[in-house]
Order: sequence, then C-alpha cells, then structure tokens
Amino acid sequence: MTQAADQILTVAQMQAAEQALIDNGETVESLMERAGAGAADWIWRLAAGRPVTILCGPGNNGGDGYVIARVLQERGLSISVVAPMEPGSEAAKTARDTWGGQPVDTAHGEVFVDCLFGTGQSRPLSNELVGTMRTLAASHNLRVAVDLPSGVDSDSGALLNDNLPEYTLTIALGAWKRAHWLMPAMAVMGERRLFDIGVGPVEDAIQLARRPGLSPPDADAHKYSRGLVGIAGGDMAGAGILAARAAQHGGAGYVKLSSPHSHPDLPADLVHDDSGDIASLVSDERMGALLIGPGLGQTDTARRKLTEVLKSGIALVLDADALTLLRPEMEIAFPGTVLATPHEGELDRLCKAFGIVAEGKLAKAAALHESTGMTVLAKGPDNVLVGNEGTRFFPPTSSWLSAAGTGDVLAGLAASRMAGGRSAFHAAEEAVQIHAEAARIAGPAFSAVELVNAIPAAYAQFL
Ligand SMILES: NC(=O)C1=CN([C@@H]2O[C@H](COP(=O)(O)OP(=O)(O)OC[C@H]3O[C@@H](n4cnc5c(N)ncnc54)[C@H](O)[C@@H]3O)[C@@H](O)[C@H]2O)[C@@H](O)CC1
Ligand SMILES: Nc1ncnc2c1ncn2[C@@H]1O[C@H](COP(=O)(O)OP(=O)(O)O)[C@@H](O)[C@H]1O
Ligand SMILES: [K+]
Repeated sequence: MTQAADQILTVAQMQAAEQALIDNGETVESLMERAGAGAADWIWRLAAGRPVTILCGPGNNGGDGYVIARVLQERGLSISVVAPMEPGSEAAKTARDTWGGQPVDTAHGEVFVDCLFGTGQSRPLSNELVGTMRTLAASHNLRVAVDLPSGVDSDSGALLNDNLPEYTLTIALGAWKRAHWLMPAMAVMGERRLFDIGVGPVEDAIQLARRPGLSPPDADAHKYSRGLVGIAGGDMAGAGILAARAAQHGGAGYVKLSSPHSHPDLPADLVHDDSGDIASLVSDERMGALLIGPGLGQTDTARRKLTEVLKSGIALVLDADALTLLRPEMEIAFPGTVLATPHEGELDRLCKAFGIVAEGKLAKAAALHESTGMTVLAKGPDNVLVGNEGTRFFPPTSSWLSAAGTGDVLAGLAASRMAGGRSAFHAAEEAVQIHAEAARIAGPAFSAVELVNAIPAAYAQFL
C-alpha cells in the first residue's frame, strides 16, 4: 500500500500532486506559505537566536525563502536575504512583496539557507551563481537546503556542478524526491527531514523502506520451522563461512554450508557438508532458501553448481561469483523467488550479459528485474531494491561498510530472512536494515567478522 509519508516522487509526480491540491482549493501561495512556515520552524530551532542568511532564487524555491525570511524576522531573528535574481513566478513575487525587506549583496551569519533552486533546477548553475553559493556556504557554520540543495538534479540525484556545499540539514517539502536517497546527491544533504504540506498518496510512487518488525521464534518453534538455509560454497571457504555466520544470526534455525574445502575457522555450531555435493543440498526438502555466490569461484564446477541450483525451484539468493556466471540461457525455475544482490560492478556485468542498456542504478536494476523476473537489490552507499512488490530506497548506511566481506554478510542475512518465510523482496528490505544497524553498532573500522558479531544486537533493535 502506498504511504504518503514514505513516498518518493519524481518532479512530474510532485507537480501533479501539487496540482491535485490546487484543484481541491489550495493555491500556490497557500502551499508556499505552509511549506515556508514549516521550513522556518526547523531553521528557527537550528539557529537558536543566531543570524540567518537566505539565498533566494527566481522560482518558487526562492518564494519559500521569502516566506522563511518573513516568518523568522517576525520571531525576532536577524535575517539577511541575498537575491542574485529577481523573482519570476507570481507566487515568489507575492512572497517577496509580503516580506517587504531589501536584499543585500552578501552577508555573514551562523545559518545559511539555500533557497536558490529546488525541483525546478534544469541545468548547471552559472559560475557566478555557484560562486555566490560557495562563498555564503563557507562563511556560515550551519547550512540548510530547502527542498533540495541547489545544483542537484531531483530525479537522478546527479550533481550538476562540481564542489557544491555540504549541508547540515535538508528539509524536503511535501514529499521526498529521488535525489534525497540517491548518490551522489544523498551524500551532501546532511540530516533529512520531511515537512508535510498535505500531498496525498501517489500511485506507483517509490517508497522508502519500512523499518523491519521482527519477532522472536514462536513458542513451539523448532530449528526447521525457523528455516533451513543452505550455502553452496566453492573454492574460497572464508566467504561462505561469513555468509553462513550471518545466516545463523539472521533468524534461521539451521544453516548448512556445503563446501569441499575445510577451513581452520569453521565454527563448531555450523553444519558443514564437505562433500560439496550440490545434488544432496538441493534435494533436501526442508531447504527454505539457498545462497550461492560468495566464495563459489568461476570454474566449470561453479557454473555447473549454479545451473543446478537455479533449476531447483528453491528460494535463492544470488551474489558475487554467481552474478558473474549468470547468463540469459540458464533456466531459472521460479525467478519470482530469486534475489540478486549485485554491487555496482556486478550490476554492470549483469546488464551487459542480459543486453540491457540503461543509465543509472535505478534504471539498470529495474531493467534487470523486468528482463529476468528476479528481485534485484543494487547495493552500495545507496541501496535500490526492485521487485514485483515495487521499488524501495533506503536511508544511508555506514560508509564503514566499504570493507571486504560485508556483502557476504548481507547475502547470508537475506537468505536467512527468506528461509524464515519472507519473500525475496521483503527479505532484502529487512536484510539491508539489519546489516546497516549492525554496522552502526559495530562502530568505526570494523571487519566483516565484527559486523557479523553485531547482528544479534542489531536484531534486538527491531524486536
Ligand atoms: N509548486 C508548488 O505548489 C509549490 C512549490 N514549492 C517550492 O517550489 C519549488 C519548485 O519551484 P519551481 O518549479 O519554480 O522551481 P525552482 O524554484 O527550483 O526554480 C525554477 C526556476 O529557475 C530557473 N532555473 C532552473 N535552473 C536554473 C539555472 N541553473 N540557472 C538559472 N535559472 C535556472 C527555471 O527556468 C525556473 O524559472 C520546490 O522545490 C519547492 O521549494 C513549495 O513552495 C510548495 C508549493
Ligand atoms: N560507501 C559505502 N557506504 C555504505 N555502504 C557501503 C559502502 N560501500 C559498500 N557498502 C555496502 O557494503 C556491502 C559491500 O558488498 P560487496 O561489494 O558485495 O562486498 P564483498 O563482496 O567484499 O562482500 C554492501 O552491502 C554495500 O551496500
Ligand atoms: K534549495
């Protein structure tokens, strides 16, 4: 179901949603007044009595800036407005006239408020404008972007100029935009807050991932009812062990690692099938989900294992080497129960293998889902999940996750959630957030093993 508070809109969807409000009796002016007053509340808290400088552009984002100037001035704050361009829209002109002050050429204060451009940003900023913005940003300790940082493309999250300022806070107006959750724009926004102006649910909108609601095992649970996860390992035992460890902590009751290689760190509580025989793994009728890829290798044996696993009809997580080996001619019994978890390089390789030409992470993941039927989690600093249930974006996670082996941990978690009965889509939605929470708990500079060890505490956060 579409939830208005979590929806993420394109510029066209936002404009249609605003038009719907106007058709119901609002005006651009009344919406601007509400949006500006809402943003002013946040800036008021941040400023705590200190002076505020507002950079106003020619469109309605600039109009919001004049409303903010008026509201904060009425509350007694010292406000300077810098306006390198005259208001162009009627609503912005009205907002400036109602403010009634005189813009200045430059100012030094504590809080810089960027109301230069919002969703209407259609091209890179001129050198002069970007220079003004950089100078103002550099001379204020706190920086607030209203709706979006200027210089950001709302639909793609691309940065249209180099060296844009970084913000303390970004206040989304009316609804989230894609750029709030996509790299590289996401990285400059600081904290994100949404101010509601009454926009209703938009059909087919991308949603922000829901916080997982986990529960302890049922009172009469046994290891198989909690889920049996199989890990089809291969040449490098370490990656399989990491994934298996994560699966053990991810809710499943039983984890079986099939790998022909032993390893000195093989935990005593992990069931290890050292025959590496894939047929016995896929013929186990209790198998809830299988993970294949971490440590699999790319040999003929690895390809044969992957082919068999794909045909098995068991719910699958495909990661790492399995994604490199996957080809369109391989038969997938039930693509709807398969989750693929590519990082950027694997996503590009998959697109090439499947003849997909698309620009950007979202378009690539959507095309891959469309072409294969698999649920696709495109990983990285921004996570994009596309499946039959729709599309999800995620809050930013810890950049300390950029360490070898953390992807194996995520794949193990996802397999564990699937073995416990979640769909590929919901398993991925939960796994990303348990993984992110474990990273937060593990703190800085953790290794993949330390990340795994933090999973139980992360799990507890969602019980
Ligand atoms: N439409 C509405 O009902 C509401 C809109 N609101 C605000 O309005 C914003 C969107 O307003 P607009 O559509 O007017 O768009 P913007 O205020 O983002 O600016 C668009 C204007 O800037 C020009 N422009 C774009 N890129 C430029 C560049 N690089 N250099 C110079 N000029 C450039 C465009 O030609 C256009 O005139 C939202 O982000 C939000 O802040 C809010 O006030 C809430 C209500
Ligand atoms: N800069 C970053 N910020 C946040 N998360 C990141 C970042 N870089 C990588 N990650 C996450 O870390 C994991 C890395 O996975 P992957 O690239 O498959 O690594 P590996 O194969 O070594 O396990 C993914 O979950 C990814 O989303
Ligand atoms: K802005």
